[in-house]
Amino acid sequence: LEQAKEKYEQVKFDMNMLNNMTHRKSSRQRRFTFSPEPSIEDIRRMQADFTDERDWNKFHQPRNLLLAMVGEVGEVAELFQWRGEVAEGLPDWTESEREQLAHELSDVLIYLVELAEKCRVDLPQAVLRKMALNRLKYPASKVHGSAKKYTEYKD
Ligand SMILES: Nc1ccn([C@H]2C[C@H](O)[C@@H](COP(=O)(O)OP(=O)(O)OP(=O)(O)O)O2)c(=O)n1
Repeated sequence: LEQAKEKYEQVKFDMNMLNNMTHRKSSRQRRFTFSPEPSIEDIRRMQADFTDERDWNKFHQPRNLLLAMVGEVGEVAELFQWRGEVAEGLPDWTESEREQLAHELSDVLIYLVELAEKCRVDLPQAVLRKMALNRLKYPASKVHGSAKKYTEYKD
């Protein structure tokens, strides 16, 4: 069953890659979007399987996951350190630097998702609720083009 699951994830991944390669336009031609898969729940489950298979749940308490996540955030910061401002799309970065960034951002996400799971936060739904609150706090009509914090608006 484990092998079948792994195979299934691999095939899904390969099909996605193939799809991307077939339909990819140059980044200048289209707006950037993510692939629809894997979902956050897919990521939660894959990391839960990874942790179970290694008997690592005993190390993955919320505080340890938080520290691990912050460590990975530090690794992301290292990639940007001393470069000055970096333009959208990272035009001056090499392929290998981009791949490194993809790895480190993924580490952050993986730990974030597992942290949310172990804290029993349903992350996809929590994000919807939080974004609804953000829209209420920062009505587009009121804050358009301004980056002031909500406490600085005096109506
Ligand atoms: N106890 C652990 C160790 C690792 N991982 C997984 C989640 C992360 O995605 C990745 C982190 O691995 P490392 O701790 O080896 O960190 P890096 O991959 O960043 O390696 P390095 O620190 O050498 O850059 O592996 C995990 O879930 N639990």
